[in-house]
Amino acid sequence: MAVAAVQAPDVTGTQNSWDNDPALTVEHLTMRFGGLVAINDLSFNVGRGEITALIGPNGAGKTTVFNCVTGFYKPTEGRIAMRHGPGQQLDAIRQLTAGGLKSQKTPEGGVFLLERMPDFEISQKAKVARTFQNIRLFGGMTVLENLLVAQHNRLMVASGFTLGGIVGLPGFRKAEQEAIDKAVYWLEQVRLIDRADDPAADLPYGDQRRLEIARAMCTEPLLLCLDEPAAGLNPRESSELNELLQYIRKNHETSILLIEHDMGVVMEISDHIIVLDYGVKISDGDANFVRNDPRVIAAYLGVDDEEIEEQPEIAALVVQAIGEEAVEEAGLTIPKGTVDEDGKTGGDA
Ligand SMILES: Nc1ncnc2c1ncn2[C@@H]1O[C@H](COP(=O)(O)OP(=O)(O)OP(=O)(O)O)[C@@H](O)[C@H]1O
Repeated sequence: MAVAAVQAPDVTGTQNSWDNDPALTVEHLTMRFGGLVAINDLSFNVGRGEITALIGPNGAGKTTVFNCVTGFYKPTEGRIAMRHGPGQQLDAIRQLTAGGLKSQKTPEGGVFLLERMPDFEISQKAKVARTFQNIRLFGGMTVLENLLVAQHNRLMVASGFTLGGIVGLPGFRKAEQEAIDKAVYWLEQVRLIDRADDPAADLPYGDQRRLEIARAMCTEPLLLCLDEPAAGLNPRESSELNELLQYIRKNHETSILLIEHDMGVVMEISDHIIVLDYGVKISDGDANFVRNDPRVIAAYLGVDDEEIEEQPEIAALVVQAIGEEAVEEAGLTIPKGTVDEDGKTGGDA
């Protein structure tokens, strides 16, 4: 699929931290599957060191965005720029775009155009890690082994691709000890150190979810993409997840991009929320802005103009939920006389 070039944005001087110092910039992203437009001209930023949530009703296109960012899909159009180091680094991104290149070191760190990179380079070089909606641990391996496997690449390099490992060179032994130390550190953070020697499949569901995050963190990502990490968790497990993500934000250089349906989790921990509906961005701001945005409320109620016209009781629900003024702002047309002052449907509507 052809990937159209896009101009670098000029968003310096905005008041949002995610615009001034983005770890990731998605610009004019479009993904088509045959005639279906799953993502349509989507642009947003993920702030450095922040938790950014991507939300929206089922089928809105959230997982497709993740698949484009992590290299599972090649976008039809658009640019996805990952930055190691602070600031916009616009010159470097312009040079890469113009030169048809994938990545470039910069005095600040480096920039990477993910839409041009294969998935293994996105994880190894651009330092983007992800978890999936359905858990993908190695169930037959122990909890500790799952975290060591995640560090396999670094250990392979340290072993000189096998030989050094077999003869036990000091460099390999040091790298091996560091890998174990890192695994133990993350097992402590996710409170699974007591289960280190148990098969991963034996863990309760919520523990497996946290182990997946620990495994991703063992690769030292600068961007961690989590696809519905709270799915299937009970309230206690959800709260442990919140704590873990907040711990990562506070103590590590990892920016987090999160798809989540659990609005309790999203509103409590997100610095920045982007809302998609039918592949289009309908809202973008902090939790307070998004939760009061009439377009978001309307999207979550799952209504459009046609339904409102055909089913006046839906109109009443929307007006009750967000008020008439907000309905107008959302661009929804409520037929006059459909709703009385109490938000009830009129008999002659
Ligand atoms: N590989 C594919 N081939 C064809 N259509 C696809 C493919 N992947 C996704 N789609 C379609 O793209 C649209 C967006 O799907 P996507 O899974 O990204 O939504 P989502 O917001 O993640 O939904 P959910 O919250 O239910 O997981 C849907 O209409 C889906 O059927």
